[in-house]
Amino acid sequence: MQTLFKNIKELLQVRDEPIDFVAGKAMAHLPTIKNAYLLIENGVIADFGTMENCPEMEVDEAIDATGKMVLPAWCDSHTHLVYAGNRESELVDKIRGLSYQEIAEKGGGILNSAKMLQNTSEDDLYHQSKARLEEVMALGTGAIEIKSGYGLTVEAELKMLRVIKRLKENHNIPIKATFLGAHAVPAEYKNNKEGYLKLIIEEMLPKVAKEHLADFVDVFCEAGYFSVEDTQRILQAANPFGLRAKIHVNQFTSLGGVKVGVEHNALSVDHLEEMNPDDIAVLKNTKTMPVALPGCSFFLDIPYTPGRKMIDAGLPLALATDYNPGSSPSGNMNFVVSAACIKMKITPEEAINAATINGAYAMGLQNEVGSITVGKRANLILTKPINSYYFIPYSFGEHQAELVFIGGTRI
Ligand SMILES: N=CN[C@@H](CCC(=O)O)C(=O)O
Ligand SMILES: [Zn+2]
Repeated sequence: MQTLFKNIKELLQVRDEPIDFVAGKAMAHLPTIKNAYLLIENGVIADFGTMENCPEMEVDEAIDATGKMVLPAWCDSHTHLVYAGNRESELVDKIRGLSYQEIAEKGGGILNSAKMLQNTSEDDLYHQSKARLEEVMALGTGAIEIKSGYGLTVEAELKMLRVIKRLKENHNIPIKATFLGAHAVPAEYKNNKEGYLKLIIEEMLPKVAKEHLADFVDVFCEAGYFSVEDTQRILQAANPFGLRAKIHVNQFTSLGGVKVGVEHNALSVDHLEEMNPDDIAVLKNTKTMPVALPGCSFFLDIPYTPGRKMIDAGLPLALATDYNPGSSPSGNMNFVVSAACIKMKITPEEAINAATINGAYAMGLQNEVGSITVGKRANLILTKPINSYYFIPYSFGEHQAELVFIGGTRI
């Protein structure tokens, strides 16, 4: 099967050679080709270039992209989209001034989602999650990470991870699964966190690994949740199972979790709303990707990750949605890209790099997606007619995807 896009106004994020990620000043450069063609063969990018060099060939499908742009589909490296029900009742509490922590203390929060999920069948959970996944794919997401962490019992954590596995089996989009047993201490362990840590380390992790249900391990390293020491223990315990870390750190407090992540060669450290100079310094010249989640800052009305400062300090940055029922009930990467530009003061070029190639790296998928490179999956957005790619972040609350292609097939 061959598809040829012709007369593309601008083909974005063109990388002749595969790269891992872009950092610092390089983030300001978004390589593009104007008046371009792009050839897809059997779901993979086969060729691209300027229209002058467009091959004359018979193809199964030719798409005239006059006035439109093509870019890699968004790479959303941090979501919790497998969850049961919603928590819209917390919205009014939030509007009335209750903080995330206060809502959790009065019976809302992660433990509330865990209760709902424990009482939801695997099948029902699958169907709720499938609908969310398909919705974000239609908005342009072409690779995604999904966490467990609303189970908090051995069985319910496994249920979540099996749902993620089933989503993978039934969708052609790359999905990475992350085990987040250490998302909150369940009520039964309120006075026995040590007991819950043991459950995670001695029961959950070996079972998750035995069933090959996770690619990564995560911990919510935060005051009132899991300490830096707890995080260290869990990352160490996950290491022999080959589960690399992607951790929640510095959402409300800078506790030292960034350093622990870097010391454990975490693939990413995520949130980072509260960053002190040491947190920035420790990330320099490492293989750990900092991930900002502007949807969470918007929804909880908390500070935005200091993305501008981090890029100016030479760091890379990835953007993700954090799609979850408590702190970011939206999986819309288009909004995330806009919010990052407006609130974090990063440029459209930086934001698009952060939401494509750097997001791919934050899932270990940089060789498969995230750029227009021969051999990568044809997971693409064809925009509506637009004047410049600035229109993508500019038109916040909208999306510019006319068509989305996953593995070369329009969805
Ligand atoms: N902060 C921890 N976990 C999620 C929120 C979970 C929830 O509130 O349900 C997050 O990344 O923001
Ligand atoms: Zn999260």
